[in-house]
Amino acid sequence: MRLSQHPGRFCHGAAHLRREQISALNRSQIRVLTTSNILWSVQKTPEPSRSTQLRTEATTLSAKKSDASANPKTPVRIESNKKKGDLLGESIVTSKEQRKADWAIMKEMAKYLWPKDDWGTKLRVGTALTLLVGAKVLNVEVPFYFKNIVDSMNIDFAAVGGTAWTVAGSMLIAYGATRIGATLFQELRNAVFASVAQKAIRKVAGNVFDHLLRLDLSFHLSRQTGGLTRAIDRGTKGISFLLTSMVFHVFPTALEISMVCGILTYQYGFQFAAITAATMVAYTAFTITTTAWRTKFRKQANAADNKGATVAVDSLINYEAVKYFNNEGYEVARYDKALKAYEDASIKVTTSLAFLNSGQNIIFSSALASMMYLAANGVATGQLTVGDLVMVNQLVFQLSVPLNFLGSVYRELRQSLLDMETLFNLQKVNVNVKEKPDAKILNLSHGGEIRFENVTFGYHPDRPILKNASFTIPAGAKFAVVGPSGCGKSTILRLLFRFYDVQEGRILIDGQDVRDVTLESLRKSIGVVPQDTPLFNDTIEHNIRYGKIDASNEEVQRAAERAHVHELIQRLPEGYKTAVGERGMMISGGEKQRLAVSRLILKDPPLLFFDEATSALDTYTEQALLQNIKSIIKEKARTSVFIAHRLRTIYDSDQILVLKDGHVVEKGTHAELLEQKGVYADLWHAQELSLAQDADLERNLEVGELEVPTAPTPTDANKPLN
Ligand SMILES: Nc1ncnc2c1ncn2[C@@H]1O[C@H](COP(=O)(O)OP(=O)(O)OP(=O)(O)O)[C@@H](O)[C@H]1O
Ligand SMILES: N[C@@H](CCC(=O)N[C@@H](CS)C(=O)NCC(=O)O)C(=O)O
Repeated sequence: MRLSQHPGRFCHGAAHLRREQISALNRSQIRVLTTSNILWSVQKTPEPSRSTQLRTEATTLSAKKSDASANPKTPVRIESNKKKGDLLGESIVTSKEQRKADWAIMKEMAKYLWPKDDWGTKLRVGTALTLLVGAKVLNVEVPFYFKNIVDSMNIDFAAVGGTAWTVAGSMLIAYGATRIGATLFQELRNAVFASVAQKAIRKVAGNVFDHLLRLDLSFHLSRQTGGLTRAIDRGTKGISFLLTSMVFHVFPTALEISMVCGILTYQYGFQFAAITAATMVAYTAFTITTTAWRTKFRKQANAADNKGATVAVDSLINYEAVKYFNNEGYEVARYDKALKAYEDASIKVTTSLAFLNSGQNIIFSSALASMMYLAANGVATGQLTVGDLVMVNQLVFQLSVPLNFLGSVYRELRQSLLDMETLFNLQKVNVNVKEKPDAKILNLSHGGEIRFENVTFGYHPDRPILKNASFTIPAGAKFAVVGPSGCGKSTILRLLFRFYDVQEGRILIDGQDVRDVTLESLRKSIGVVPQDTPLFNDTIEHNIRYGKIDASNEEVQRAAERAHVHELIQRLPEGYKTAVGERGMMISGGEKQRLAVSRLILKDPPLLFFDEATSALDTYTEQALLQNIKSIIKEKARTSVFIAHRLRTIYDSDQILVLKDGHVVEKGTHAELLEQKGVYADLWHAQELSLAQDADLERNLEVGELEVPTAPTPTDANKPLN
């Protein structure tokens, strides 16, 4: 009765599936997606940024894992499973271990249901439990009134006279009032409990999110963000399901069964209760084993559904490729293969459901019939009335409603526990870069001298990036780091910012080891304009203000002016309120870099890092912005480090460091380095030469001296590609 009115409470599989399919197809933004009704609206994702590419490269394992997790019924286990050697998220854990993990989660949840000093929550839980018991007590009373009504009707109205009202009026009222009371109690319980469940969800999700933000960069680079948010999403839904199914289904049903057994024993003797108890045991055992067996068919159906969706979306995204190679038939066959797998699995789902329902019904109806037989015998021998027969029937029959969903509840509960385990495991991931308990606030009394002493570091132990590197960046100096791509220039910044800790040696700022100071004070002191500017999907104003959350509008505008972006912003139709799009996709690379500089100006930190901060700008804007940056640096005598490929942007630095293969190979001023005729001098001459050639080329094109390459001859075009 109750559950059939709210089947959605336990039957959210379909919604689950759709969400997972969409996440599984992260490459494209799919607006609407189902396999059976194909309503696609696919939008190609623009080129991934450098950091996204890095992320993707570094996550082969986790990508596989999240593909597997695209199947909503497949567990995604973050750390622990890797150790157990599962690549696809299916863990190889014994049932004993699993039970232990499940208990651990239940215990963790109990903390949220009965929080130590939160009397408000305790009161709510207490009230909900009282209402739960009250609703069930009322519910089992209904058959009593029914019995009394039937018994009082068992008179010869023609002989005795009277109406139904005079004979059973009060019982009829009591019957109706009890039913209404049971429903009211039940709904009140739902209302009272809602805030407990929602509070728990908010707390857990908040804690996990906070923890995620504290985790190391290395953790984030090796996980797919989509996978993480999905883990939070599914985990919190799991909490909601676990709490509500426990409070709304498992406990009340268990309570009702015990009450029914008690009443039957008390009223009619042990036999009735024994049959009820034995039936419940058989029914539960049958349901759990059958559900465990048939869950694999649902998994297969979900996997096939995902596969079908992936194939279809891939074909539609690559529509042009399909046409170029006339492969429509091939694509349809691929899609049909997935549909066939879905069809097979779905048939198994339905037939096994029929088996489950039949079995449950046979067990239940046999028990009900046996009890009816006992009661009818009682009536025949005069020990029981017809009302008793009706009461036994109704008492037991009422149990069939919640029991009919036992399998589904069991299946969803298992899934919720797995999802929650993933969520709670996220909270257990350790932070590698930790703050010492006695960490002090970074003191920049010497103007911000940065010293790397014999630093050795590699992202992987077997591939060192910096090898015994030593150098000093004097306080207030304009310092540049140059070197071939991948030699570890940006790594210097990441180590200083303590995204990673060095493996050997130490890094000092004004004589203090970065590992001895608080992370907050360290990171507050360093300002970065990174290679790839991370922008939020919000307005330009919000993105600039991110450098100083409480900055006034004037401050934001002044920062934009100094970063040479104010005029440009003003020309936009919505000015500072213009949205930048996801990852800043709606503005150009150069604009992004200038927003990053504005942000840095607002943050106004003592140590500045520019990691190819102007690489996306044209020469004129770059020069203008660099002039401005230089004046800011000079004004406050800031220590500043420029990482650059274009040597023309840094040749006037106080000191230039040349890195190669993880070693410091040269250092000095531009003039000194040119004199040394080493790596820097080679690089400088090469760049100058290339600039000169470019200038020549432009000039020649202008005067029309160069031949424009001609189109290939037909013979060339007919040559085979290999
Ligand atoms: N998180 C990471 N995990 C593993 N390897 C990494 C990671 N980040 C960078 N690397 C590798 O470390 C090396 C140095 O990287 P870094 O970003 O410091 O180079 P760079 O000198 O700044 O290069 P570029 O001039 O191209 O920006 C590169 O080979 C890079 O592939
Ligand atoms: N009696 C069964 C089925 C109950 C039922 O109908 N469940 C709904 C979901 S709440 C359903 O659609 N089940 C489909 C299925 O289990 O495949 C059980 O105990 O699980």
